[in-house]
Amino acid sequence: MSTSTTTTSATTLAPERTGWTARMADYWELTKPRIVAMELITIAMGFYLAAAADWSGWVLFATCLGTGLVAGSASTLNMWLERHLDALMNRTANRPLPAQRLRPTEALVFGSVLLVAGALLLAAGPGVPTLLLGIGCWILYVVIYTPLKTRSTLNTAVGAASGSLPIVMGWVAAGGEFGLSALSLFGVLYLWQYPHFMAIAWRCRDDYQRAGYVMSTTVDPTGRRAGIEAIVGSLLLLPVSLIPAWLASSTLLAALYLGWAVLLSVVYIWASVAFARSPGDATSRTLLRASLLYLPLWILGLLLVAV
Ligand code: HEM
Ligand SMILES: CC(C)=CCC/C(C)=C/CC/C(C)=C/COP(=O)(O)OP(=O)(O)O
Repeated sequence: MSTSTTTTSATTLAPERTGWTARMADYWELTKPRIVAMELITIAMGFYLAAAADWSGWVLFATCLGTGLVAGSASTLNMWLERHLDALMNRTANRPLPAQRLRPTEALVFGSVLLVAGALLLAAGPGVPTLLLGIGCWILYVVIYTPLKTRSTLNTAVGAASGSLPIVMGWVAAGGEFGLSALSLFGVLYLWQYPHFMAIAWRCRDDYQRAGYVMSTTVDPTGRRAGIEAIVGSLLLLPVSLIPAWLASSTLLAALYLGWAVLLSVVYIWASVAFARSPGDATSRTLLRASLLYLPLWILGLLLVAV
C-alpha cells in the first residue's frame, strides 16, 4: 500500500493503484478468492465422490471453472451491494470499492461478465441441472442473503445454504443422484458453517454493529446466543458427518472414517462449548481455527477412504 496522502473521490482512482497489475489484484480481491478456493475444493470433492469410472476431464474442468466464475461473480456483486457498509467496517474498509480503487460500475460489469462466462461453461460442460443449481446458489447469496444481513439473523441460515450448494453441484455434475449421500454432504457443509460463522460474528461484532448488520452477536452482545448456535451446529454435525461413511470403499475404511469424523466433531464441539461458556478473544480464535482445520481434514479423510 502506498503512503500517499492524495485525496480520492468516488470517480478518481488513487494514482498508485492504476498500474494494470494492481488493478488485476483489485479485481481478483472482488471475487473473495480464499472462500472461492475452498468452495472449489468442495466442488471437486463432490464430483470425485459421485464420479463413475468413465468420468470426463472436460466436465470436471468446466464444472470447477464455471462454478468458480459464478461464485466469483456472486462475491463481486455482494461487494458491490455492500460497498457503503464495507466502508464502515475495519475488516472490509480497504476493499477495492470502499477504498475507491475501483469504480462501482467496473465491479458491476466485472461481476456480470463472470456470471455470463460461468453460466455458459456450466451449460456447455455439466449441463442444465448443475447450471440451475449454480444460478439458484447465486440468487441465494446475492439476492436473498446479502440484503437479509441488515434485516434478520435468519441471514446466516440462508448464507450457509449458498455455501453448501457447490458440493452438491460437483456431485450432480458427475452424474450423482439427489439422495441421502448428496444431502449428507450438503448437511456437513451447512452445519459446519454455524460454529465457523459464530466465531467470526463474535470477533467482528463491533464492525457489524457499526454497519447495522443484524447478527447473533449484535442482537445479543453477551455472546450467549452465538454460543448456543455454535454448540447446536457442532452437535448436529456429529451424526450428519457419519452418514458419508457409506461412500467408503470397504468396511475397514468406513470404520476408519467414522473414527476420524467423530474425532473432528469432538474437537469442534469442545471448541464450541469453550466459546459458549466464555465468549472472548481467545475462545473465538480457537473456534475459528478449529473450523478452518475441520473442513480440509474432513475432506481429506473422506477422499482417502473413498479411493
Ligand atoms: C454463513 C456462511 C459464512 C459466513 C457468514 C462466512 C464469513 C466469513 C468471514 C466474514 C470470514 C473472514 C474472517 C476474518 O476476516 O477474520 C471468513 C473466513 C473464511 N471462510 Fe467463511 N463464511 C461462511 C461460510 C464459509 C464457507 C462455506 C466456506 C468454504 C467452504 C468458508 C471458508 C472460509 C475460509 C477458508 C476463511 C478464511 C480465509 C479468509 O479469511 O478469507 N466460509 N468467513
Ligand atoms: C456458485 C455460487 C454462487 C457459490 C457461492 C459460494 C459463496 C460465495 C459462498 C459464500 C458463503 C458466505 C455466506 C460467505 C460470507 O459472505 P459475507 O457477505 O458475510 O462476507 P463479508 O462480510 O466478508 O462480505
